[in-house]
Amino acid sequence: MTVLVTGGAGYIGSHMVLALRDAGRAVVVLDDLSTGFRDLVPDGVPLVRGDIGDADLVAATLAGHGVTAIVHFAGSIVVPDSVKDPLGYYLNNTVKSRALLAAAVAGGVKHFIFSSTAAVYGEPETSPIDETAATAPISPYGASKLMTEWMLRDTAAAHGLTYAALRYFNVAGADPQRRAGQSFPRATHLIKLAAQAALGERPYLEIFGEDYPTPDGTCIRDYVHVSDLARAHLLALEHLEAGGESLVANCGYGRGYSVREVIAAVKRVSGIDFPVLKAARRPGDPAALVAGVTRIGATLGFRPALDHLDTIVADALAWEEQLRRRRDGAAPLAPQDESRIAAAPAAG
Ligand SMILES: NC(=O)c1ccc[n+]([C@@H]2O[C@H](COP(=O)([O-])OP(=O)(O)OC[C@H]3O[C@@H](n4cnc5c(N)ncnc54)[C@H](O)[C@@H]3O)[C@@H](O)[C@H]2O)c1
Ligand SMILES: O=c1ccn([C@@H]2O[C@H](COP(=O)(O)OP(=O)(O)O[C@H]3O[C@H](CO)[C@@H](O)[C@H](O)[C@H]3O)[C@@H](O)[C@H]2O)c(=O)[nH]1
Repeated sequence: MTVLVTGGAGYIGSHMVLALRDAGRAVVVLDDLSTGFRDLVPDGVPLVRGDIGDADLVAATLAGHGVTAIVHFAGSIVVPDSVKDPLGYYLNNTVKSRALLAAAVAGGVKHFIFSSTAAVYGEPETSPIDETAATAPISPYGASKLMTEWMLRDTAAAHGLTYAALRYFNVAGADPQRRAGQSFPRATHLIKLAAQAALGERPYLEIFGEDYPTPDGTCIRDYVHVSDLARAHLLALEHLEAGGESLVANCGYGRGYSVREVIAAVKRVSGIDFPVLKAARRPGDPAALVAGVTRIGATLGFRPALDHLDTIVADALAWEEQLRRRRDGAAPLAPQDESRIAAAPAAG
């Protein structure tokens, strides 16, 4: 009953490893450490360093650890990079997922959970978007993920494994116990960058476009706390293990915030003002992406526990501070004082 977490040394995967460990599950991580970090894998969890496309290594890992389920996070994630290097993205996200899936079938794995993305919807015509909306990705990244969803659907039908393809909206925040967080120095995500600006690690933050058809002209996104997201995966795993049907489900909160609202939250929670500059639109950014969340609630019984923008921002800020302390050799931050989360004013 061991769970293989691919990409378990990365941002979201490391939170899944913590959620599985906290639930008492046996875990093994497969990660090539291309954007992941060995120290995000907790002590006692085996880390196999290697490529998900390496069939022999995957077969040996599945057999050696008695793997019955795979949670597959490993992949390349930067949308503009996928436009510059589509073949690299199709290789890492699609071709290597195919290899992993083939190894899973050969190794008798029963359940497969896959990190999909809101990018499969492209420029949605409705908001919130539910899972029945047309999939029409506008980037190679989104297409590479949608093709993997299709491979999963067809492989599950042919070989009897069950799967969940979870379409994440904007993942942010960090483990409230300060054990993991977004650690990649060249990360491009708004809340991470704003937290760095608040802590003086970048001189300013840019707003990419203020002329969108939204109330304040900036893009709206549905920010989901990474620890809630990990819990949704655990529920998906339990659902499949209990004999539940395969599913495709959005992961978000069903509520969006604009770039300006996010910046205001980071300034409010940190108590620090920082320079904000106007910049041109970033190519490929839809005006609004908000998840329809009926399905994940109804199918998995998922109920968010950390769905306040200020909570997400507070945890992201604390993780940046934690990274700085590690760099400086200072004592780590204490785990989150939960009363502080409860006391944080709701954003908006
Ligand atoms: N971060 C988001 O907002 C977001 C949104 C939607 C979907 N996703 C998806 O979630 C997954 C995890 O994203 P993340 O934000 O944690 O990114 P991340 O870069 O922190 O994690 C990816 C991990 O996979 C590993 N990896 C990459 N290619 C590999 C390979 N070929 N073999 C073995 N290991 C490999 C990396 O070393 C890294 O540890 C990705 O599949 C991504 O597409 C992320
Ligand atoms: O310095 C910055 C960084 C971002 N933004 C804006 O902030 C919003 C959010 O951007 P970002 O945090 O980079 O996330 P997205 O581009 O929305 O993409 C994330 O969310 C998608 C699903 O919604 C996933 O598919 C992607 O993998 C994931 O990176 C967008 O409008 C950006 O233009 C800025 O204005 N300034």
